Amino acid sequence: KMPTAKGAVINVRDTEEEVAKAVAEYVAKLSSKFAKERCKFTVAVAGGTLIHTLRKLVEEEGYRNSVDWAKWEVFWVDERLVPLTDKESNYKLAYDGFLSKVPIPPSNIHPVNVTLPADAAAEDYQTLIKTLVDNKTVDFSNANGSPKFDLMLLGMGPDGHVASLFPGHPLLQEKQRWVAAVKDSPFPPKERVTFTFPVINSAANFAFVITASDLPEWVQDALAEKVAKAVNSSGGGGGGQGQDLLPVEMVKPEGEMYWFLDKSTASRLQG
Ligand SMILES: O=C1O[C@H](COP(=O)(O)O)[C@@H](O)[C@H](O)[C@H]1O
Repeated sequence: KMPTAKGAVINVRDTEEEVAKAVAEYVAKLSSKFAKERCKFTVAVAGGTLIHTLRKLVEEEGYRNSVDWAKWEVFWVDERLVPLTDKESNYKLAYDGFLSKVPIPPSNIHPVNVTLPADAAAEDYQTLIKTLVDNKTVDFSNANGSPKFDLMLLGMGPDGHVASLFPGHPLLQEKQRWVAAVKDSPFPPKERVTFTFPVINSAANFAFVITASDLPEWVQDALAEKVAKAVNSSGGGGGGQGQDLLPVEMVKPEGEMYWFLDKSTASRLQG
């Protein structure tokens, strides 16, 4: 484990399998801490490769039986505006790979209402989160009044995008809204709903999970280049200073930040 310039911790494992084990251990520890302290564990997840890497939590009996799943409240950092049954849906990915295999009460699982048009879906999700902040299910940041999720788990695209916040997009500068619609995603599907930086950067615990060993060389190189930029960046985060920063460089959570990387990514960082 190495600390970075931003005070984050880089956790490197030899293989994707080992990363998956390390992530499971990290999530289980936080689950137990927050279940004790808050009687809740609010987790916001992205889609993508991250979900496959979460599999050890449900595959290994030790975790499946010991984690207090009833305390979990699950949210999406971003969602694609497709039916929840569509293979492009981040909800479906998480449900099939993870949520359907553990006893989280269905009422604690909070998908985006994808039957609404994009702007209305974003507003609806923000209203839901506001209700859950008001009833203390979701904590809030004293610094800016944004919701403060106990844990956020994200991946990163090879262009440096995080959640559905893409390089150069005006939403990178959003300061007021917690949830916003994206109608021009450079990757399909075009329409999405995403948390904004005020929420992402209020997380109590934040982890990037990036495993690239099975991906083409150029993707591995692109991912490593963006990770290096982000871990070496000494600031400019805080949700939007600096017009030319990549989204991944703008992640600067209030709480602890971890990078879980496999060796194929980490070995490229030194070069
Ligand atoms: O489009 C998206 O991409 C990112 C990154 O995905 P990955 O497969 O490259 O890890 C993902 O975090 C986000 O949730 C998703 O909507």
